[in-house]
Order: sequence, then C-alpha cells, then structure tokens
Amino acid sequence: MTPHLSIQPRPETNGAWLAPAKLNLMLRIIGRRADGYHLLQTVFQFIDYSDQIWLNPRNDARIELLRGADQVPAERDLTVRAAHLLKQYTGCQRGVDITIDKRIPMGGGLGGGSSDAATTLHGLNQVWELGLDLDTLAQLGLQLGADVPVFVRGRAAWAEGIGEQLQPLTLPEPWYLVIKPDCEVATAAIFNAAELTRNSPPITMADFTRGDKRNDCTPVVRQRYPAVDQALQWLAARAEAQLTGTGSCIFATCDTEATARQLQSDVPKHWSSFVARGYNCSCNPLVTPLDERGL
Ligand SMILES: C[C@](O)(CO)[C@H](O)COP(=O)(O)OP(=O)(O)OC[C@H]1O[C@@H](n2ccc(N)nc2=O)[C@H](O)[C@@H]1O
Ligand SMILES: Nc1ncnc2c1ncn2[C@@H]1O[C@H](COP(=O)(O)OP(=O)(O)OP(=O)(O)O)[C@@H](O)[C@H]1O
Repeated sequence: MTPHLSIQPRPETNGAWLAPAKLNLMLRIIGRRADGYHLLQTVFQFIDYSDQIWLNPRNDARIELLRGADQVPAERDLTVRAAHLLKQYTGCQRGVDITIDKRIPMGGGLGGGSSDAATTLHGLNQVWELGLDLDTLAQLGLQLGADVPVFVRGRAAWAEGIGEQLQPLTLPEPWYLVIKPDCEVATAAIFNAAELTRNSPPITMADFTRGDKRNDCTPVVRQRYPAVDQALQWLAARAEAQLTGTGSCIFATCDTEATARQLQSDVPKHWSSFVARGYNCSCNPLVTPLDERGL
C-alpha cells in the first residue's frame, strides 16, 4: 500500500487535525504579474512534520483562537481568517474554538501558516457540514495565500502560475534532513528584492527529473541572511544542499532514515534540525489515498 499522511483526526492525534509542512524541491521565477505576484515553476512535496489543530464547535457563532502561533495576533492568524472566509462564503452561522499546537518553524519556507489554513478549511467543511468540494476549497484557499491550494488538494505537485496551477506528481518519497538556521525570512522581502532573478527560462518536468533543482531565491537569501549562507556551506560539504521556498530552512535528500539521522548527528548545536519522510499524498476527507484509486 502506498504510504500517505492523513490530515484527519485519528485516535493517535487525540482528535487533532494534522497540518503537514512542505518542501519546494526546486523553484524558478519566470516572470511577474501586473499585481506584483511572481510567476513560478516549483515542485511541492509534503513531509511528515506537522502542526496539530483542534476544531471544537461552539454553541454560538464566534470564532475564538484559544492558542495560536507566537506573535501572530488572532485576527491575522490564517486559521481564523480561513474560518471567517468559510462563514462569509456559505452564510454559515456556526462558531468554533481553534487550538493550534505549532511545531513547524515560522518564516522557514515550510508553509506552516498555509498548511494550517488548508487544514482548517477541510476541518470546518466537515465539522460545520458545509459540503463544499475540493475546487471550491482550493479557490477560497488561494484568497489566503499562494501556497494554500497545494495543501488543500493534498498532492505532491508541479506548480505554475503563482503556485496555484497544480499538476499532481508521483515522486520518490525519500527522507530529508531539514535544518533551521537561527533566523526567519519574510517571504515578501525576498520577492520584493531588486536583485532577485525574475526571468529564468522555463523548464520542463523532465528537466527537473534529470536534476535541475535550482531555487532562484537562494542567492538573495544567502546574501541577506548570513546564517542561511553558513548553514548551506556546512550542508553542501556533506550532501546536496537546497533551500525551501524563500527559506530560511535548508534540506538534504537521503535514501534512508539512518543516513539522514547520521547526518543530523553532526549538525552544529546552534541550528535546530529534524528528520522527516517525504510524502506524495496528504490525504483529507475529499481526497482518497492514491493506491485506493488504483493510481
Ligand atoms: C515562496 C513560496 O512559499 C513557494 O512555495 C510561495 O511562493 C509563497 O507562498 P505564500 O507564503 O502563500 O505567499 P503569499 O502569502 O500569497 O504572499 C507572500 C508574499 O510573497 C509574494 N509572492 C508570493 C507568491 C508568488 N508567487 N509571488 C509573490 O510575489 C506576495 O506578493 C507577498 O508579498
Ligand atoms: N497559523 C499560522 N502559523 C504560522 N504563521 C502564521 C499563521 N497565521 C498567520 N501567520 C503569518 O504567516 C507568516 C508566514 O508563516 P509561515 O509559517 O507559513 O511561513 P513560511 O514557512 O515562510 O511560509 P511560506 O513558505 O508559505 O512563505 C508568519 O510570519 C505569520 O505572520
């Protein structure tokens, strides 16, 4: 059976919905839209390193964040914004208490906030019995951020447009060592940098498979964040080192968990790190595991 991550509550999650992180296995910037958003080519894969979210229905119509991410005010939290968006779209009068157990580092390029938003859309669609389909949830998700649709759809993907035009991919599911240098990167600052390459020639999926894994954000992030530069130098001396999204996290791909853990054992103590498996399917109530659909 093809292994998959399930975002739905199960006994081992104590009623929590999972919101997994992602890695960008390559990222090219091929243009810019009139509204400032960049046209990308990127490859997304999920990893089994997740936030946990509890969605407890209330007797009134209020949306309350009982515990969220540090330093994110409730009204800006992407789970709260997702809940309001669903109410606005459907006219639903129900309420919810939201509790987030935050594990995915913020400002790390791992998409934690976007994944929290996508999981909330799926969770409340079920808890509030809204009956919305996957396309509608992905469309609503895009209003919250460019990375939200891939988490809603739950498939590793080749992405174009601003990251929302998705073609499912079946990739190898290796182990990754992920290192978080001691800094957070603001995605907007990297996309606004004058020196960012914005005219990379487009490539094909075959080029990626043959090994083109460039991330156009890497030179800008290295130059502006010495901690990321140092971490990349350290990792590149031992393995192929890559930046995910706009950073700050970097990663190396390993064939086995043992290799990844061996590499991790040498990581200097001032950087945090974790080992996680890559997954092509992050299954939600509207997506069945690949093997059950005969794919
Ligand atoms: C870097 C990636 O994580 C790669 O997956 C995404 O492209 C970023 O996705 P995200 O964090 O969901 O992005 P948003 O919250 O929509 O936007 C954050 C900031 O990045 C800029 N942004 C984002 C995506 C994109 N294709 N072009 C952009 O220029 C936006 O203008 C905004 O200033
Ligand atoms: N539930 C949430 N968890 C994390 N960040 C949130 C959340 N809600 C809102 N945010 C805001 O979103 C910003 C981006 O957070 P996120 O963890 O997604 O960063 P990231 O990993 O760099 O993501 P990306 O790769 O999508 O740019 C945070 O700095 C924070 O201000």
